[in-house]
This record gives sequence, C-alpha cells and structure tokens, in this order.
Amino acid sequence: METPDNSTAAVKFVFRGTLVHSTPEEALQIREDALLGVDADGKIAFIEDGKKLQDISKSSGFNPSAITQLGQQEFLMPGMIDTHIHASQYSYAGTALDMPLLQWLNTYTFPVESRFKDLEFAKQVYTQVVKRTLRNGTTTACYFATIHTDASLQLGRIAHDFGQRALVGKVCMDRDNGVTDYSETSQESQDETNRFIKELLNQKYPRVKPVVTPRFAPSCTEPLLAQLGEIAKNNNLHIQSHISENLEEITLVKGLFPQSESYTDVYHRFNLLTNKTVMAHGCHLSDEELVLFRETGAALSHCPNSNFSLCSGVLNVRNVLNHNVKLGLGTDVAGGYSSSMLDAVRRTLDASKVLKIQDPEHKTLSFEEVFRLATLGGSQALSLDDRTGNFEVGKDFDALRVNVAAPGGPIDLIQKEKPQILLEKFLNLGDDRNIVEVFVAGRKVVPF
Ligand SMILES: O=c1[nH]c(=O)c2nc[nH]c2[nH]1
Ligand SMILES: [Zn+2]
Repeated sequence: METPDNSTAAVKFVFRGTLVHSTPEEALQIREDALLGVDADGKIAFIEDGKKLQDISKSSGFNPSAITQLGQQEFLMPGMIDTHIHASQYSYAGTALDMPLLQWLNTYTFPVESRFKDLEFAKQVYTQVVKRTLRNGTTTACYFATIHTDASLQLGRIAHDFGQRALVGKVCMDRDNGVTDYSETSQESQDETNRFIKELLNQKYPRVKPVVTPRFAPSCTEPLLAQLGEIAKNNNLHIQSHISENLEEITLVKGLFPQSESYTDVYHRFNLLTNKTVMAHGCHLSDEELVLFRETGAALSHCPNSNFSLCSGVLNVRNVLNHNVKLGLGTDVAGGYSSSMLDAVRRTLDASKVLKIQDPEHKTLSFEEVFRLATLGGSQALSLDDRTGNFEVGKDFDALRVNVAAPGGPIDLIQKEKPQILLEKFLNLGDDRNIVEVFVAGRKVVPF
C-alpha cells in the first residue's frame, strides 16, 4: 500500500475551481479548474491543475471527497490590503466631508480622536471597524489609532482576536494644535511609543505588529521626528505617515521646516523613509521627490476617496508607477467615507479617468492593474509580499471566496460569463454580499 508523502501530509483543506490573482508580470492571472491546498500552518501547500486530482490527493494525503468545489459564478481571489485607514475615525465615516484637510482635522478629527482615552468607547469603535473591514474583504489593514497607548493596544488585540492581519500605529503628535485634551509632550510621545511597541510585541501576536506613526510633519517637532526615526531603526519597524496631501499643508510644511528642500526631504532627514515606510496621499509630490521614494524603497498609499472628499488633489498613479515607486490603495477612513477596498478600487479608476479628461494623452489604469494595486501592490507597499498579496506556494492563504451571483446580492448575471468578466463585475458592482468567505492565514474569519 502507498503511504502519503510526509512533507505534504499536513494539507488541511483544498479548493477546486477558478483562481484569480496578480503577479509582478501579469496584472491578472486566471487559473480555471485549479486545485489549491492549504496546510495546517495556513500556508498554500500546492496549486495544481484540477485534472491532476488523483495524483495530488495521493501525494498530499487528502481525500478527494473532502474538496470544496467552487460554483460556476465563484472564484477565489487574494484578500485585499488597506494600506491606510484611521480606525479611530470610523465613528464619523460618511459625514464631515465639507472642509479641506487642515480645517477638517481641527473641527472634526482631533475632537473625536481625543475620546479614545475612554477605553470602552475605543473598544466599541475598534470592534466595529475590524468586523466591518473583514466583512468587506480587507484581510490586511495598516491602521492609525490615536495618541492613546492603551486604546491602541486594544486595537491590536481586537484585530488579533478577529484574525485580521494588521499594522497598528499609536499616533505621535507633539505640536500644539489648538485642541484642548488632544496633545502630548515630546517626552510623552517618545515614552509612550516605546511602551506601545514593547507591549504589543510582548503579546507575540503572529500577524499584528506595531508601526511607528508620526501623524504628519505639521504635527511633529524635529526632535520628535528624529527620535521616531531612531526608534523605527533600532526595532526594525514599519513607519507610516501622511505626505503632500493638499497645497495649504505643503505651504505650512515649508514654513515649519525651512531647512528642508521638500516635504519628502523632511522625512528623509530624520530617517523616516525606508523600505518599510508607507506614506499616504502624495498627490502633489514632484518627480524629484518620487525619485527619493524609489531610492529609499518607501511606498505610497493612494487614497482617492479621501482626495476627492476633502478636495485635496488627484494623484497621478501612472506617473508613480513609471517611477517604480511601490504603491497600494487605502480607504483613509474617515477622510475617505467608505471602509470598503472595493470603493478604493472604483475611486482609483475614477481618478485615473479624471486625469484622462484633463489630458487626452494620459494612459488610464485598467481594472486589472487596479486589482493588482488592491492586492499584490498593497502587500509590496507594506513589505509583506513574502507573506501575502497573491497565491504562491509558501505564502499564507489570505483569500476571499467570491460568489458574483450571491442570492440577494447586488449583481444580476444574465448569462454564463468568463472569469475576467466575473471579476470586473465584482470590482465595479459587488459588495460584502458577494464575499461569502474570508480567510487569513488559512483561518476562516468571515462569517464570524
Ligand atoms: O487624510 C488625513 N487624515 C488624517 O487624519 C490626517 N492627519 C494628518 N493628515 C491627515 N490626512
Ligand atoms: Zn490618513
């Protein structure tokens, strides 16, 4: 009698059906009638042709009858990666979109964020945002919390408990912003950042990590930026912030940092641009600044809903990609009003078309390219592409099971469609009703 090969004996479950994902070479790669096996560690054990079922089941030691067969209108795709979202702003998502950035921060954002010293309030909002984003298919989120260490730690715990992969940032801001009850001294900001990092790392959550988070240059003094650069370097941590979102902000930065050659140079001088840095927006960056991004390996998070909602600007994604700068998509809740990465996909396509309207020579993004930005691009922007972002043997199984014709869902299919059309319809018309299951590292995290 044949014995199963031990090296692949630990296959936990297998899907058979259509896979759609991206590679660096191909924005959309489709595999029909594929077999995808997931091992006990939640990693992709094999991806094979469905016709090889008998051979693979023998060599991998699983029973062919235990396979989950996907339906005609279903496919598996990689989980989506939100490279920039303020968990602490979720309570007012969908409102307060009537002002430009700096006024918006003082009027709406800082007063709401100051409420997160109340751990009960924090728990309520953070539980809702983690559940909502998971339901929307966000398997990895890069979160801003607030200045409050204990509430930020709680966000890390909630993401871990629900099984979301997350980077969590305790926000740092030591410049007076005129809002009582929402500021910290430089010393507090440093000490609390160190405590946050230590306590979060001590939890040993496998998929939730701290990210050093200067809010943006106008919120931070030079000594604090310098300290945060040191902390990130000494602990080999991710870094996130905002850059070049609107013109008034850029003028403010010029006045606050007269020694710096550009907004990008402010962060560069304090060692805050690394290959583990992700900066939100960048709508108004010059080509020279994009070169600095590429040279340092720093990434951009494109947040088009926010850029439209706060009338900040329109990022030229094509130009960023032509500069070989890593780029992912972000919802930027609550400057962006939607917590769904499907919305980020649609707004990215809209932004690209706005540029085309302004300049007929502009080469618009295809839906396949934007699909890649929402998945593989995000994982590259967060330097997590060795773990997630697409379907490769050895990567974690972070995936969405999508049913384009889900009963009661928003899409009517009139006829049998090819996988490429099914994906396009889902990206443009779908919502959480179409996302029937969500997996992170092989664990089914939706339905809860
Ligand atoms: O969109 C944004 N949201 C914020 O909370 C923020 N803070 C600084 N810059 C910001 N931009
Ligand atoms: Zn933001």
